[in-house]
Amino acid sequence: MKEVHFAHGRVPKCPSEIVGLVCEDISGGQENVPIPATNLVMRNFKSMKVARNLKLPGNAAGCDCERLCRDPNTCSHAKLNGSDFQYMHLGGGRLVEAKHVLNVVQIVAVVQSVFHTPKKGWAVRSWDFIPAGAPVCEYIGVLTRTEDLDSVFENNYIFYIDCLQTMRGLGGRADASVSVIQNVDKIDEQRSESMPEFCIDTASIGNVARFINHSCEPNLCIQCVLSAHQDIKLARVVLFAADNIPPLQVISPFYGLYKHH
Ligand SMILES: C[S@@+](CC[C@H](N)C(=O)[O-])C[C@H]1O[C@@H](n2cnc3c(N)ncnc32)[C@H](O)[C@@H]1O
Repeated sequence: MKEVHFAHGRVPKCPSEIVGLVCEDISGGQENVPIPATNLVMRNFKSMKVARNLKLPGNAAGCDCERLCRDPNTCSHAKLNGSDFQYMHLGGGRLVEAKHVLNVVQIVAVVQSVFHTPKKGWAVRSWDFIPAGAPVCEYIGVLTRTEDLDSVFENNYIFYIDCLQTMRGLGGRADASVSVIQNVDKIDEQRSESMPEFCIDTASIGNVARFINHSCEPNLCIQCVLSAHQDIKLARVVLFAADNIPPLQVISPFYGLYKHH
């Protein structure tokens, strides 16, 4: 799918024009369905971009497991998860292999379709069945300092990185007692009530995740993921199926607490 450059004000009929996704026209031939973003030069980005003034921590050492990580007592990745491979206690229990947790490249390939809704703008659904516990997509955008966000421009495409919040289950996570990261207790409780230091801005760069709407009855949960480094303030954010999701059901997480003004 080619990359499309937009002139300001030009409104594409379908976001697949810009993100290279399957798009269903269920608008009944409605013309000029607005794409609520500013000037976009956009394609379906596969990896996170990092704001110019931000430097990611150095690479974390890998574990010593051969091929698959199997033993939570010896695997250094699992030790970071409190000597447990991450487990979703849903749908009868589904083990998410440590490799999935730490290496988000292995997200299941489902056909995600972007479609326009009468009241919520664009939304996303899958043509395929998604089993509970499956990683669905990573939230891709520009990793940015929250304080660097433009306070004038109303941006509906910000995801604040708050691992504490997602761990506590506000993101729809079933078992908030699983301590994903060993040193989580060291983090000041207060901090989770203030604005997170970093966020993912998908206003100008993003993937399918930017079209996913909020729901108070989520079927996705938000999971912070560490792979190249171990700084949870800069964790990657992956959406997992919180339940078995039948084909064509809208996929949505509970967004979380923060609103950018
Ligand atoms: C990240 S965008 C999601 C995609 C968006 N619907 C679009 O058309 O591009 C977030 C914005 O979508 C809208 N939105 C998300 N969830 C919604 C919901 N449950 N009801 C109404 N609007 C919603 C709000 O405008 C929100 O600021």
